[in-house]
This record gives sequence, structure tokens and C-alpha cells, in this order.
Amino acid sequence: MDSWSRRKAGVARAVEGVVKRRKHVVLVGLDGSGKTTVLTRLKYRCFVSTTPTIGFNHEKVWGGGYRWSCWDVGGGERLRPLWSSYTRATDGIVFVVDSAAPDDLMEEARVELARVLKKSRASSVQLGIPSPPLLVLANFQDQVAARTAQGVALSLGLGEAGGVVWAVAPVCALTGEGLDTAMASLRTLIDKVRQDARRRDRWR
Ligand SMILES: Nc1nc2c(ncn2[C@@H]2O[C@H](COP(=O)(O)OP(=O)(O)OP(=O)(O)O)[C@@H](O)[C@H]2O)c(=O)[nH]1
Ligand SMILES: [Mg+2]
Repeated sequence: MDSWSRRKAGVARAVEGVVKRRKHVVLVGLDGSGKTTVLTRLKYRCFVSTTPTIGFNHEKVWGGGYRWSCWDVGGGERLRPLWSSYTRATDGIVFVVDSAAPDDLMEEARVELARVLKKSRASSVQLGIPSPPLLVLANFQDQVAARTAQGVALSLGLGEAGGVVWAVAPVCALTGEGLDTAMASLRTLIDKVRQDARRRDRWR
């Protein structure tokens, strides 16, 4: 191989390495919970005004020191059936919640989250891969009425999210507060799920 071809191969390997390290995550949650604001905040590091998402958005972003390929799917009622095609075989599910929402909206979020986790578990079993971890972003922490991370976990019934590794992170997409810490904790969860699966395979 001449020096030009060697250099080309080196660059190709480096690009492949970067792409491999980039994890694939899906943002879901009720309409108005702040998914697109989270995505644009991670992408542009500033507040960007949004309109309701009709369909989806996709961006490659940095968050918590890691690279992400991030899908943001609209949360309107008619779009929710689409969520499961995005959460299939993803590295992580990010469920965004308005922590200051009234109880009936939290209940709606609980039902939708349970549905998305059930579908994700079923497709992971079908594909023979571990269920992706769940990160709940307890958004709208700038609001006086915002529930704490523990309050959000309780309202969403996360104690019953059987078999799914999860965490809740308090964030404010408006200011970006908490988002990098949240994405770093998601990466820890993804690595944990992978390590546990490798360990289980070794013992089989
Ligand atoms: N005060 C406050 N407002 C927020 C926060 N995050 C998002 N918003 C606002 O909430 C509104 C809805 O945000 P979006 O990001 O469009 O919500 P979405 O989840 O993408 O909604 P759909 O696309 O309809 O599913 C916007 O006016 C945002 O500026 C937050 O942490 N605090
Ligand atoms: Mg949106």
C-alpha cells in the first residue's frame, strides 16, 4: 500500500471510530414537554424558539462530553404511534416531561411511557438485544410548580418499569441547566446495559 492509500485507510478508520462511538437516542414525550428545545439546546448551545413538531427532527449533537445521533419525534396524539419505530434498536430512550404539568397530564405521560417501554421491551426480545436504558428528563425546572426528580419518578410509576434500567434528571431546556449532566448519566446507563449483557453472555 502506498503512503496515500495508507493515509486514506487511516482517515477511514478514524471516521468509523467516531461514528461507532456516537450513540443513537430518541426523544419522546407528550407534546409541549420540551423535546425540540432540548435538541436545539444541545445542538446550538442556546435557546431556539420552536413550533410543534409535525413528524421528527434529527441532529448530531454533543452532550455531557459524548457524541449523539438524536431523533426528536413529535408528541402530538396522532404522532405517538410512530414512537415505537424510532425506539426500536436505539441505544437509549429519553422521555421528556413537563415537571410542572397538572396531575392529569402527568397521568397521560405515565400511560404513554408505559406503552413505549412495553413496545421497546418486546422489540428488544424479538431482536435478541438488551432493552435500551431510559433517561427521564424532568424538564421545566425553572417553574415554581415543578416536581422534583423523585416526584416525577413517582408520578410516572418508574418503580414498576420492570427490567428497564432508568434514571431521572432535573433539567431546564430553556437555560440548558442540567442537560450535560443528564446526557453523561445516560451514557453511563448505556455502558452499564452493554457490560451487563456481555457478562450474561459470558456465563451462558
Ligand atoms: N419555561 C420553560 N419553557 C420551556 C422549557 N422547555 C421548553 N419550553 C417551552 O415549551 C414550549 C414547547 O417546547 P417544544 O420543545 O416545542 O416541545 P416539544 O416537546 O418538542 O413539543 P412537540 O413538538 O409538539 O411534541 C416552547 O414554548 C418552549 O420554549 C423549560 O425548561 N422551561
Ligand atoms: Mg417538538
